[in-house]
Amino acid sequence: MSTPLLDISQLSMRFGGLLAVDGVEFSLQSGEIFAIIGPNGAGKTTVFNCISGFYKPSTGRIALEGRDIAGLGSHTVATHGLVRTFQNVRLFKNMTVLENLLVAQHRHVRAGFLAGLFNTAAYRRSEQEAIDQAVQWLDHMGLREFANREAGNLAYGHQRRLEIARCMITRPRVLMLDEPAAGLNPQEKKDLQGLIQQLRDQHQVTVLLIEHDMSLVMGVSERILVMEYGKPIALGTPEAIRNDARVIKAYLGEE
Ligand SMILES: Nc1ncnc2c1ncn2[C@@H]1O[C@H](COP(=O)(O)OP(=O)(O)OP(=O)(O)O)[C@@H](O)[C@H]1O
Repeated sequence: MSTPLLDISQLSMRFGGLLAVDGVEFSLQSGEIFAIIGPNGAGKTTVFNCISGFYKPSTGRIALEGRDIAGLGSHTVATHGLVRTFQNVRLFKNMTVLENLLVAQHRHVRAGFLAGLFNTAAYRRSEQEAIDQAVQWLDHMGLREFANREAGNLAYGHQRRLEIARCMITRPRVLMLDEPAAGLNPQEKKDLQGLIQQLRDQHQVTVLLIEHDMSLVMGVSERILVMEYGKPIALGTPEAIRNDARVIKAYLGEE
């Protein structure tokens, strides 16, 4: 197997007396779709927060293409190509849909502050490129007709798609989705599965997701890590996870 794109080893996170994450290890191959599941409070979101730079782990190594990114902070981690969505959608709700995608690109716009101040040709060109990119992603996500609407006024399912577009427009290596199916109706969940596969196939992004919806998890993931009480208890294909006695007892048995 080739060198993993993302390699997590001996990850632990302590909150006072609580060991919320305890010795989690897994690695992602480039282009893989990988899910983390487990009962409420198992530590999934805490793992996400450590990987995406929101928390500095108590111990452990998080290597992206061999470089340790643990504790670097979310903005720096994003510049290294690892971006995420949130359990509760986070958008600039008072900005339009299009503006949300323009803001997301600011670090990609090549012309600098002075060029902007003097409205140079280079600045106008890079601004136009950013608009073109945004429109392409709106088309891709079926959101073009809402371009000038305030993001906060979109239907929930559309807000979720916009949040994914806002991540994708930065051309990430790793896209982390925190419960992307939460609040979606059955048709939207089905569409989401197709979208995740399409993003991987057409944009070569590696996908790491946390999800409670078993049909989405089993349908889209190539490998699954199961956590319970902060610890990894199983890692394998959907088929292996479905038949793992410990997993059935810890998690699927609850359903
Ligand atoms: N910032 C924090 N400070 C203190 N305790 C925390 C903090 N964040 C999470 N915890 C605790 O760590 C444990 C793991 O929480 P976490 O949110 O990671 O679980 P989860 O698997 O994502 O759960 P869910 O599926 O409900 O989102 C829980 O007991 C939680 O109360």
